[in-house]
Amino acid sequence: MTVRIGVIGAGMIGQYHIGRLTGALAGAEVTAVTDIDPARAAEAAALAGGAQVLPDGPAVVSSPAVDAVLVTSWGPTHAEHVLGAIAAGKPVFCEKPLATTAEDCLRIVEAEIAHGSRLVQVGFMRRYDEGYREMKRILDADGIGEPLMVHCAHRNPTVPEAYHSRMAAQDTAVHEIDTVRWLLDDEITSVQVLTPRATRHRFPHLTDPQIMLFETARGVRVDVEVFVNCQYGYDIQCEAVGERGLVRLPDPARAGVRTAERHSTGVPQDWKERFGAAFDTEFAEWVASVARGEGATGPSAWDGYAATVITDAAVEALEEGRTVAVHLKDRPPFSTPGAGR
Ligand SMILES: NC(=O)c1ccc[n+]([C@@H]2O[C@H](COP(=O)([O-])OP(=O)(O)OC[C@H]3O[C@@H](n4cnc5c(N)ncnc54)[C@H](O)[C@@H]3O)[C@@H](O)[C@H]2O)c1
Ligand SMILES: O[C@H]1[C@H](O)[C@@H](O)[C@H](O)[C@@H](O)[C@H]1O
Repeated sequence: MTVRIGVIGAGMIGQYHIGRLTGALAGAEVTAVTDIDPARAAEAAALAGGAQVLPDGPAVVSSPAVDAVLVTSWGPTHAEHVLGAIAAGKPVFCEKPLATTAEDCLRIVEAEIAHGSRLVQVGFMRRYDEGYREMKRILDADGIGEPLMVHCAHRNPTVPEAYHSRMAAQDTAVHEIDTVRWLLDDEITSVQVLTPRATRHRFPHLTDPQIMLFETARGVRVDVEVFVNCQYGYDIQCEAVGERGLVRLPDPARAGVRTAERHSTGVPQDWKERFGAAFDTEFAEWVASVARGEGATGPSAWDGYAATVITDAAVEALEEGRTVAVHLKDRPPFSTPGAGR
């Protein structure tokens, strides 16, 4: 079966995903697109090899030529499109964030429960990265004993002026928040944010770097350095330390160069380069689950809700300069855990 996909939001990542759904990936076809910017919609339709351009999100969701929906519009619009897809009983892949408020995330969780089976998947692509998956297998197999600490770094070379201090949690550390919950199969219960001396290579309104300190229900301590103007590259580090050893995320494989008395390897320069293969796997698995009639098997609406509540707590911790407790509702029974658990 070829899964016919309708895309809402044909900007940067929308077109990036249309490229993989139309090109390398078997079993999928992009049949409809919409964007509030007609030029982008037309561009994306051409990229998809002649998809239909529809006037808006509801038209995509209700189109008889669409089996499943991909939401890649701006974050604040995600909830309405995801809720629309659930109401139509169609599987929906939503780029992070699931929604920008905890209330909207809960409305989605509840709508999916009322539907009776999983339809929603959230785009936390790191769960599909081979290095993180290897870490997860080792942790699940008790390879390092009980985890005690996790050290993470999330570095971007630079960010545009529009990037503001809250985005360090909402846009950037949100990946570590999801990954750590998944890796440890544990829940984050509090967060504190420290602000070291600021880099001179930033726009003045931005607090950069930030160090986020999380605690989990089982008492694991997680530190995340978010440094989005590090200059030298896109660098993602993660190391879990347990009672008997540690497991560390491998750097992407790169040729080592030895010359002029130096040994060097390249550093990726952006997230597309670093996580391109993870995105491919993420979409291959999503399309396969939709084709099997399973709706979704990856990061769930509940994971999207948890991530939003925790990023809100991190923003509060930054702005109020104190440790903030994370209060999640009780987890509903059917929203099964995400990929690899
Ligand atoms: N997983 C990741 O690592 C990752 C990376 C980048 C972006 N994202 C997420 O993807 C989403 C899109 O980001 P982007 O960088 O592509 O942004 P973008 O601004 O390049 O594209 C968003 C597009 O959505 C369109 N749009 C906005 N509201 C719409 C609506 N209601 N209906 C139809 N079209 C609408 C805009 O016109 C724009 O073309 C964001 O939520 C972002 O957080 C995820
Ligand atoms: O939206 C992007 C994306 O999610 C990247 O993976 C992250 O490294 C950036 O900090 C963020 O701005």
